[in-house]
Amino acid sequence: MTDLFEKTSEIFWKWLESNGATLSENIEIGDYRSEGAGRGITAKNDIKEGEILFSLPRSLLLSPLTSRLRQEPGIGDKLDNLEGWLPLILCMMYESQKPDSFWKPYFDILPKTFSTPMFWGDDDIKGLEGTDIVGKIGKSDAEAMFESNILPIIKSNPILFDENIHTVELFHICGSLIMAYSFTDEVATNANKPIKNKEDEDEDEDDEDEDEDEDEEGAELIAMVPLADTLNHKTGFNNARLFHEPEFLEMKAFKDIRKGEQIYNTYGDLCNADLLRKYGFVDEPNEFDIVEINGADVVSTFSNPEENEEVTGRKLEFLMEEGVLDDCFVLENDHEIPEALIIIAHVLKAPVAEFDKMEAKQKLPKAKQTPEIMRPLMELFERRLAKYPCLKVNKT
Ligand SMILES: C[S@@+](CC[C@H](N)C(=O)[O-])C[C@H]1O[C@@H](n2cnc3c(N)ncnc32)[C@H](O)[C@@H]1O
Repeated sequence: MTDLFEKTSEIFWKWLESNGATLSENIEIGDYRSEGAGRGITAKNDIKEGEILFSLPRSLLLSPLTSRLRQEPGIGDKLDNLEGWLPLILCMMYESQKPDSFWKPYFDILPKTFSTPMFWGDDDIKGLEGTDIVGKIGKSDAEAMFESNILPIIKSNPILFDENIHTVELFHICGSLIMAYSFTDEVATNANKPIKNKEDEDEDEDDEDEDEDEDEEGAELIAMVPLADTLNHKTGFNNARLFHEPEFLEMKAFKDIRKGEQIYNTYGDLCNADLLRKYGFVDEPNEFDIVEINGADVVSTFSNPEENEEVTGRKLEFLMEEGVLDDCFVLENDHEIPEALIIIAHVLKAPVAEFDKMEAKQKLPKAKQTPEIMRPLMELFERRLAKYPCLKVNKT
């Protein structure tokens, strides 16, 4: 007997086919619920490197450009005035509750509940103490955006929206779907390049050069991409990638894939804290796992409280100008100590006369690991480790 899970998958598959998608006979939707991973895409037969797994016309994408909400009188301008994810969230709130939405078969396979910390209770959140997740969940900021930007549109359009249906809870569901499922579609030019998933874009946010490039290349659009978002992620097992052409998007295998194997997209080179916060799962092992060390903790560990404040201020300015001081330092899985940490320690611990010379020559000291630096650094790492209440620090 087919259950609802299979039935909705079948209807979704037919919807894709009848709306212009080309789906390889070598793939199918797989049931990975027993692994806690919902649906995924499975190789039905052996697949060769370079093989096209599916192609999707742009009309299947759900975005503020394609949503039928845009065609409603007076709404286009409102969508254009919203920023970031908000236009897509509003479109998804509208489409997901519309019984005759074009994307209904798609919404029927999307989850309505999530295992991301955004939906955890306070007790469970306490279990995350020590990780870098807690400060990044952003639930109250999201709710403030709902109140100030979305709710007024909902209230002023009672024909399109119902305050009892289009609630802050639905807003969180749609935001979470965008977080875990959406893609950044570079609509303008960029044919033949892999579509960046949203993760890569987040990481690029600080990169001014890239921002300039993006301006030159045309606008990026955050969009829901049915089927492309059915692929799961497993660190180190990525075997397929989404490419965009001007008229369609294409998922291609970039490795041989054996019959029965799962086909994985990559959500980015993400540490477990980011996987959990954005996608609600972690990978073990995860070669991209990191620990973040707070920059302020580094400064307080190595600065001399008896030193003249003006000198300490000059040292910090020098370190910033030389580009070594940061808000946070990352310890990666190779357990290498970032050279910047050692350099900062040398500068902050340097006697004034020595620092004056560094400053005059604008030359940073070498990242030499001396006992005077390594001892307090190890203590700093132990204090960082102690922030995880579930771990005991081994002092041997
Ligand atoms: C882009 S969707 C992939 C399709 C999803 N499995 C579904 O059934 O709708 C991303 C979500 O899939 C799940 N997921 C992806 N990879 C996973 C993995 N390796 N382990 C557990 N869950 C995974 C997570 O819930 C994640 O938020």
